[in-house]
Amino acid sequence: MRTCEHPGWFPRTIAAQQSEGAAITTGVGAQGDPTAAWAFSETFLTEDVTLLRARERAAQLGCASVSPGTGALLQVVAAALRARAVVEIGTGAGVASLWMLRGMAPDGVLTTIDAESEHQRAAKLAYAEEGVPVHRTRTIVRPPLDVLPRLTDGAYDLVLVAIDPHARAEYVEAAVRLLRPGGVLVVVDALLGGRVLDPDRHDETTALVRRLAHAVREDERLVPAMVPVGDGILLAVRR
Ligand SMILES: C[S@@+](CC[C@H](N)C(=O)[O-])C[C@H]1O[C@@H](n2cnc3c(N)ncnc32)[C@H](O)[C@@H]1O
Repeated sequence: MRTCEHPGWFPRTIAAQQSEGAAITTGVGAQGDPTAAWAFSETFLTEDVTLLRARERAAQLGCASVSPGTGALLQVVAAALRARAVVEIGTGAGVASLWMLRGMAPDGVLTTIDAESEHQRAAKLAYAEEGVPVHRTRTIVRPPLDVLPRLTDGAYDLVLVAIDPHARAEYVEAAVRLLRPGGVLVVVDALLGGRVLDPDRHDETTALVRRLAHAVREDERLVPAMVPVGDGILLAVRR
């Protein structure tokens, strides 16, 4: 089974998250020493039962999900774009999907790709519990690099890269091709929960993630920013 290792965000139980609610001064499960600002951003919006159930299914599958703060940001980006066409690379159990669907235009379609059929089944359950009409999601159980070349260039408002770091550079290149001008690329886990900032970390994964951040920053087709929410989000607008 593929796992998806966001090192910093640990899914909590529904009860734990609800009882924490908007407790803004406590850590919220991240490794290291999260600041109060970071903690506040993670609890600014409280997840409802549908999201929390999806998050629990992800945990049962051993699959990471975006943090609540990351989800909230994805929802905002989708809403700001009035997104009608979104691609998610790495479906997991559908937590990020739900956040994006909530922000997207009511007739917007999410194309979400994951090689694990068990994860896709969990995500479909989440969409059903949310009451998402079936025509609003296109779930594809294939390796993303088989699927992405078949999607239409310049046709997407938002592309989320939420998959293991090793092939991310290729996914990002595909995303840039798929995005319309003004469309937004989001890469989650872009700071590896803080490892990217640690000058003593020289392992291959950390080096790859650093190189990708560099490449996005230098890419003249993109307007980039790094946002310290969740495990770090690399955001970029397609010029
Ligand atoms: C971090 S999870 C996605 C989480 C989801 N975006 C969310 O926040 O709710 C990463 C997903 O990518 C999938 N995955 C990892 N490596 C993959 C690969 N090489 N090909 C296809 N899917 C892969 C895993 O099966 C897993 O479901």
